[in-house]
Amino acid sequence: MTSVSVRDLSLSFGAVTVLDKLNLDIDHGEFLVLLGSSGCGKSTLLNCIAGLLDVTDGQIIIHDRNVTWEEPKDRGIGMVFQSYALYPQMSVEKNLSFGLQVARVPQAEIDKRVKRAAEILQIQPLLKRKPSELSGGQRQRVAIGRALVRDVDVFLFDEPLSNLDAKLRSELRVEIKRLHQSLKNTMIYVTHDQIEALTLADRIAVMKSGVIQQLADPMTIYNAPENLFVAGFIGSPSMNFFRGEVEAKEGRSFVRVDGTAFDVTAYPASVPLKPGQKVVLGVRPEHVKVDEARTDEPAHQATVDIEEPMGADNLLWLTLAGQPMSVRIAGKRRYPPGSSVRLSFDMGVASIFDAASENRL
Ligand SMILES: Nc1ncnc2c1ncn2[C@@H]1O[C@H](COP(=O)(O)OP(=O)(O)OP(=O)(O)O)[C@@H](O)[C@H]1O
Repeated sequence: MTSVSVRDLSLSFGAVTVLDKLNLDIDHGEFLVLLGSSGCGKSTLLNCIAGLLDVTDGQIIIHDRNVTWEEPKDRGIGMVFQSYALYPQMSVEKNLSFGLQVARVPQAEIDKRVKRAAEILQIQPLLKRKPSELSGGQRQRVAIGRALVRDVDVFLFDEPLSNLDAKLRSELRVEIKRLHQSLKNTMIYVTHDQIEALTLADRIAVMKSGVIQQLADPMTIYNAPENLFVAGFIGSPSMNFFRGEVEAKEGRSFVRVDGTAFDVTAYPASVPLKPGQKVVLGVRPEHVKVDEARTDEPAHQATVDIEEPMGADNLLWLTLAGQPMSVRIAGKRRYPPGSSVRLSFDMGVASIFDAASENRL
């Protein structure tokens, strides 16, 4: 069942069109992440759904109700911002209950909801404190609590973890996931952080210049990016790209890059690769094997430029076919700079894009 439906949504600021006939359906109970770099329009889309921005054209439907021109408070949504937006002079308890008091919810019901939200978010000991007496993570918990007490079906999050340090960010990320698993309401979450997107989302909408580039579950986005932009945006370090030309020889297919021919016969292309076609071969760092190729397997000789041991993983930076690339191997396998290695590629899980259209083949 659809919870939120965005239909042909357009929004312009003066002469600048940020969203142009955008369509998006979000299922009931789904955790949808809007992911993209700064300025791609993800906050603008969220603010349109929230009712904080007037749309230029199109419709926002929430639970089968056209709310395009309704006030934010009447849309049945709760919103959590990056900046917390707490009332500094009020206690945590008052911050949680204030909106309900304004909406004339009976006091007994308010007490019940505040108690429940405080329990879920484990902020009971903080209820009497002022926001200035809280850490960033605690403030964001209160901000989430304020959305929670509204008892709404749809939560909107705008980069809620961006102001927190890395450790708190990962802790609160798990809590938001736990919250979604227990409440099962619809969540729409804006971020530019791919780890948040991959770990939290049921589906990710990757945006660029106001256009959704791919809408799919995290593993599909990671393993089968629809175009070069999505492939380069997701993954750290980035997917390795080799620009070259398709060649066919003795029943096998190759991508030739300068003097190097990559055997891509195992690549499961949706349409046959055409000899002479200009393509971009993409291989994730963990899909390259080091010194593991059988003697009959195609392999490439390279020299390690830089080694970045990261504990569980070891990241090697090398040069192949005249360009830098990264390879991720197990942390315990060490290759100091200058080491000579034999690289073999797992082409069954590679990506090949048409160089002109930049779409996946
Ligand atoms: N009030 C405004 N007037 C004019 N242009 C605006 C206004 N608000 C946003 N924009 C422009 O709209 C585009 C999308 O902005 P938006 O805030 O949605 O991006 P974003 O993807 O959320 O980026 P960020 O992560 O930096 O917040 C940007 O190019 C921005 O400059």
